Amino acid sequence: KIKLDYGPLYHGKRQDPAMKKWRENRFGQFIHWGLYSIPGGVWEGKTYGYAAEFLKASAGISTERWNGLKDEFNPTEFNGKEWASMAKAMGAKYVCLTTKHHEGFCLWPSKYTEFDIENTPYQKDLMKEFVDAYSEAGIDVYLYYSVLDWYHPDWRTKLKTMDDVEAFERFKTFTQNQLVELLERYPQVKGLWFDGTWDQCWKDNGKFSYELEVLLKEKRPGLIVNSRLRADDFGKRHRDSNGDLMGDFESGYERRLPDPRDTSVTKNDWECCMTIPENQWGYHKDWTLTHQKNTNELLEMLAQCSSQGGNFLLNFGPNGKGVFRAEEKRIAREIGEWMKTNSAAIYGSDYAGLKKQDWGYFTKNTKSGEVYMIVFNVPISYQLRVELPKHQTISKANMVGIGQELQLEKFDSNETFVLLPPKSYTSPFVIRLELKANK
Ligand SMILES: C[C@@H]1N[C@@H](C#Cc2ccccc2)[C@H](O)[C@@H]1O
Repeated sequence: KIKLDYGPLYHGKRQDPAMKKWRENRFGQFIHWGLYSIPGGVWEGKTYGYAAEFLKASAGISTERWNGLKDEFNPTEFNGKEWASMAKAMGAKYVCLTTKHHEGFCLWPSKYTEFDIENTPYQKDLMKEFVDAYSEAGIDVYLYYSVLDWYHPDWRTKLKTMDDVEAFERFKTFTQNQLVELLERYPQVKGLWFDGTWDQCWKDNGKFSYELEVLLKEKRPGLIVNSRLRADDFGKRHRDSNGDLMGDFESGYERRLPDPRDTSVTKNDWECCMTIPENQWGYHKDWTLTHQKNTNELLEMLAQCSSQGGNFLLNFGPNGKGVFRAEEKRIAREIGEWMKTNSAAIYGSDYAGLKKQDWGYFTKNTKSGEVYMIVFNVPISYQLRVELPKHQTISKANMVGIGQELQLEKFDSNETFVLLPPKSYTSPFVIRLELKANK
């Protein structure tokens, strides 16, 4: 092992109540909301297909013109309670909102910059309404914070000169001040979701990122931070120079999932963050430009994450007025409908330790020990293969919801077919297995 002064604060999975709740949540709502939500990927009549939150770069907009958008930010239709109730109905157990994305605009009134909500026509502390509404709805609140800050004069991607080093020292102080400010202003917040830490400037500051994690966790015992916050002594990110995870959960799965048969991911807590279009985090006016994932696709991603001991953070991008688009509202409703019947296979679930089969995913409820089959692909044979350890056998299999008991056909030493009634299956369904020790 390489000796490190600035590696992980601990090894393995945290087992404190805050982290156990993070793990039980399994399903969260990501929200990207900022000045980029106003133009929505369209600038001077031209539509840009790249991610809408990068429109400044894709359309070559001057910093002055872009920053002028703050004088248009007036989300008069924002209603925190309505947002929270949509998330609740969808079945989200946590939410993560962009407090500041790469553009540097802050959705909260910050003492450390004038590029914030206070200096817009809206003026009010939108973040407080948001945090209060979601917390009151019983949804845990996490805050996304981009270290990368295009607005701040002391931001540097690389530290090439002494001036750069001095500027970045000021930037580090600014960053620390803003993060402490967020924790002090919004005491309900459970964790911080860092982004924009891929540049050399941050890789050169592993010590600072380590000390920042220590400081923030001292300030807020139980605080949860993602792996993107950290760099180690040698600039390695997410995982240190020994391959050990830094932060409390691995957050490199952005718009992608691990191989469903990869059991190595179960060794740490991890989360996949996902867009509904191919690559739009902020609101984009035209969703017809690329594939839009449908509800069954998204449910399968949620099921896969749970089956491999990970969380699924699904992104929504409200427009500049604070309104979600119709497609997002429909998908939230449809996911919520499915969760009403099947959430026992998701909430509090983890890797079941069974061999992945083609028909779908196994999950295991960590409290009850119940094992679930989440079925997406019904085979032509209507036989769902289950391979169990030799000491176990299935005593019962029931369709969740309708409760129907399913026939079992045990064969070989440790394989069983769960037999489905031969009919058409048009949406994913869940089977609850009762296992018993083999005589
Ligand atoms: C969680 C996601 N990370 C952000 C990004 C990015 C990105 C995309 C391409 C190259 C470098 C960085 C997206 O804007 C969104 O916030």
